Amino acid sequence: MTDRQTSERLVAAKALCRVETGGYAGAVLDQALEQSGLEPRQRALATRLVYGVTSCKYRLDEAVDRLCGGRPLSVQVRTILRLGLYQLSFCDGIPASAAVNETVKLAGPLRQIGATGLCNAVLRRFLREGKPLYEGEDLSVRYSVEPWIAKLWQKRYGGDTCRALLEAFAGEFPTFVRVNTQKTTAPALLARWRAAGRVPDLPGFAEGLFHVQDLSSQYCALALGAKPGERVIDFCAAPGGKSFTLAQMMGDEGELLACDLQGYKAALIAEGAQRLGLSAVRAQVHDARQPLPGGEADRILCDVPCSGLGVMGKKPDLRYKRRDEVKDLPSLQLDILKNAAEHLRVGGELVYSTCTLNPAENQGVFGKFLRDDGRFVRVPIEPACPGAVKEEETLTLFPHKTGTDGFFMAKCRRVK
Ligand SMILES: C[S@@+](CC[C@H](N)C(=O)[O-])C[C@H]1O[C@@H](n2cnc3c(N)ncnc32)[C@H](O)[C@@H]1O
Repeated sequence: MTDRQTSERLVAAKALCRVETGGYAGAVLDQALEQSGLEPRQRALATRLVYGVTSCKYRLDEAVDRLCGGRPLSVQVRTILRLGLYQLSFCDGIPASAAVNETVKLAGPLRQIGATGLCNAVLRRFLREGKPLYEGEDLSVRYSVEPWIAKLWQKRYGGDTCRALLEAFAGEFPTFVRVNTQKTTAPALLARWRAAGRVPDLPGFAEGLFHVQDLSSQYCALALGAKPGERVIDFCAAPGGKSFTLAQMMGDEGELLACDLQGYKAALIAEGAQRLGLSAVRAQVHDARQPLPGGEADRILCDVPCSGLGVMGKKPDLRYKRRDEVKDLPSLQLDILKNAAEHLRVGGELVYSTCTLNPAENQGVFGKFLRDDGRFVRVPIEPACPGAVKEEETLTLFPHKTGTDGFFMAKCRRVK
């Protein structure tokens, strides 16, 4: 029992150390779990620990540094302490003694045996003091995000919305799936889901009866209003969720060109389309900044690469995105949007979207595009996701209002 408890923590600890040296929590964890031989319940704890610790890293570190008097710590020791404090603060089902003992034991396999005493003393002191993790006014520490993100939201959305957003991103996000209406119906699929499990294990996944897609993305695909027989181009399509929903809206009739810059990502789209039985989807490797041969489209989706601040609830690494990593995105997004729009027929419609909450990448890019090119006019978005904030016909989805990921969508029609 004890060894098993240690081993799921060890998988989590090793994954967290790898994330510190430049991996994404989700990808690193998936790989670690695959090689681990852990049972489903152990995998669930390892997953909770990796996502949980990553989501509140700055808040945990505030306590780690206070309890250690600011002394320098190796990545491994810091990881052990973060893991211990996380369990003591958030895992009600784990007795404090197990949280401390099993976590301190990680020092051996992580080759930090000399730090066993320190880890033990710090975790026990935290327990003894009974002080909660940081609850002060520094939002970057309190909610574990890069300072520029909290400042941006405070400045652009106001203090109340900023705090509500950060609170929402500290909570749980539900997983939504989109039923493949070409193959089944929601009630029929629900009837097959007696017990929840990992998504690939859910009945109907292999048969292509659904794909995982947040409600925000489902509304985005619906916003484009694709119809059977049309020619639709999705310029930034991988892994393919919106293309799949669009193809279903088209009754799998017509042409849905699903492009992405990366070859392996285009392969993912093709694989998904095959699983879902959507023959209208044609995956293609293409740079959305370049002309695409093959004629004009009735509708175009530009779901551009973005800073992803709206999905930090599901991808906790995005909390630590640096400002310099995102500063050039608006110019890339505008290049993609301008080039994509050249492929739209007169009377055709285009949706521009991001999964971020950053006005420069959202209203900023879309507004500049419309100002620079008089052939396009704004169009209202139907159906609007309930709770979405409307501004000059664009929609911003704030998680605390919509219960979805954070998202932005805007629509225009080519009139000349
Ligand atoms: C937000 S994701 C798209 C998500 C997708 N629409 C979906 O619903 O599954 C953005 C995608 O744009 C791709 N991308 C980045 N730069 C690109 C470019 N210059 N041309 C085409 N695709 C690009 C990325 O590889 C990434 O898959």
